Amino acid sequence: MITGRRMAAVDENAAALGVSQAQLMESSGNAVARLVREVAPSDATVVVVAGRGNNGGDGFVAARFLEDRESMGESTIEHVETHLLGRADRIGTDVARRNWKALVAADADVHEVRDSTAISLPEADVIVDAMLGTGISGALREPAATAAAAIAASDATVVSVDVPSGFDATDPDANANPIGADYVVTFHDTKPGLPELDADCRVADIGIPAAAERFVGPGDVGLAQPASRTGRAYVVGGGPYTGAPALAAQAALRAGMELSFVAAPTGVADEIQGYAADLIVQPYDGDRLTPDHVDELVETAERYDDVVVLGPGLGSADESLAAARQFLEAYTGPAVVDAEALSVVPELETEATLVCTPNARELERMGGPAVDELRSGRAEMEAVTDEIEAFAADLGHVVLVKGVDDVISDGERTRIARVGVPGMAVGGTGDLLAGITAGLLEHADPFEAASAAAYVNGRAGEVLADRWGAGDGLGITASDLLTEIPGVLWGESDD
Ligand SMILES: NC(=O)C1=CN([C@@H]2O[C@H](COP(=O)(O)OP(=O)(O)OC[C@H]3O[C@@H](n4cnc5c(N)ncnc54)[C@H](O)[C@@H]3O)[C@@H](O)[C@H]2O)[C@H](O)CC1
Ligand SMILES: [K+]
Repeated sequence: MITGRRMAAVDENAAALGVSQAQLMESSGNAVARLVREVAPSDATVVVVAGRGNNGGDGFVAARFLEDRESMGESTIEHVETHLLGRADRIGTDVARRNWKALVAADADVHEVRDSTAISLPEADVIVDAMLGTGISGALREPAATAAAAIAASDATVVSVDVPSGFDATDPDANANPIGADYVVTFHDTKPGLPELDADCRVADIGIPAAAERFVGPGDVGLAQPASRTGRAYVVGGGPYTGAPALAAQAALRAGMELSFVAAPTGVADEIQGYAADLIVQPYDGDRLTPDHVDELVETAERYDDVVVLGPGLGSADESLAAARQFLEAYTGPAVVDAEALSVVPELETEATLVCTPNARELERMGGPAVDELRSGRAEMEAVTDEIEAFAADLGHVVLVKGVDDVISDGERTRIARVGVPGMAVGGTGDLLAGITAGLLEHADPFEAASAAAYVNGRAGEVLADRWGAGDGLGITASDLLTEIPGVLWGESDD
């Protein structure tokens, strides 16, 4: 089962892996044509009703496969015609447009429907409904609404492409079958709500590699990408160390947050502020976090709906860890937990939504599996990711394990971020990751935020090493990566 929203992301990941939209569309259209041949009566007339998006593009490909195959001795299709709802010059995607042009060039029977009142369906035995797929937003608008009513009223066998037009594969309240589909050829995996329809639904494999789902890619970034500059990061860290909270707080700004606060002991507040004018440092008494500070910190975080980053540079003094525990027991909002603070998460009673970002050593200290070297392609990787998934399920929080490759799991879904350069093993990159995760957590689901953050962080290293001609990036530092974050986050995905 996959939602329409996630499907679009997987599609984009597939393209990044070298399997183009055009290749997928070819498979989709072919699968539709096969089903039409299977269900069409002898000497059938097939009418393809297509929209201006990629769902329509699948319809054009299907029409091409159904055209004129008598010579192959397999066809019972007498006639195929394609009706495009709208003007050809308004087709919305390049790949759909190319397939339209290919139909025109092949002298296929094609029509542009410019006025919804002009929609009339000729005598059709089979109607291919390629008006709208996963790209729908809201209720059906004209001319699709009139066309849907006409299709529903016809006696023809209706074959819907991907989903019945009008069905919303992301919104469970809108998964109706207004078009009266008899058959649905859905792609890659079934969509929520399809099995409940009174229609024969078939899943067609269109050649999307499993890696497009397993590995985080640009499509996942599109899902988690902030659409506006809002949110406050609240980094509770610093004391024995000062660079870590400053890096995390700056990374949150680079990931779209409007303001970034650091709550830190007075003794180090000026030093942290000195690293970056963009931060707002809020000092508390003493030289490290203690339980005395917790009430006020929680109150601030709750009052301003902050996204908390707990841990960077906090150190491992007993009273700081006790304070971290008390903080998480009282806090009810979203938080990224990193570094020493991770050790308090197991057996914690909390209403907070946590993303835990351990490295291998911290994971083991949390009671998690020994992961040795996280690197996709290693024989052990499958078993290790299963163990991480089981650990996340047990913990009840999202876990992002940092390694050569990162593994992200919420106990049910598990993905691998296979990005980054060896030079990123330098200190501070984990603090960046915590800050990016916080930035994305403001808007996105925690698992999706953590997955995308791991990818963005690693990609930032790749982009920088590449631009500098620095090979494996052995000389880059975490500070260098900060300015690469926006380009990766907003510049490399389709959305
Ligand atoms: N990986 C895959 O599953 C593949 C899917 N393919 C097909 O592509 C569609 C999704 O295509 P997309 O271009 O994103 O969107 P649609 O064609 O579904 O719709 C866009 C189109 O519709 C207009 N529109 C949006 N909402 C409405 C509305 N409420 N009423 C009327 N019109 C609306 C919008 O303006 C656009 O013009 C997927 O379903 C598959 O069929 C690929 O071909 C193969 C890979
Ligand atoms: K459709």
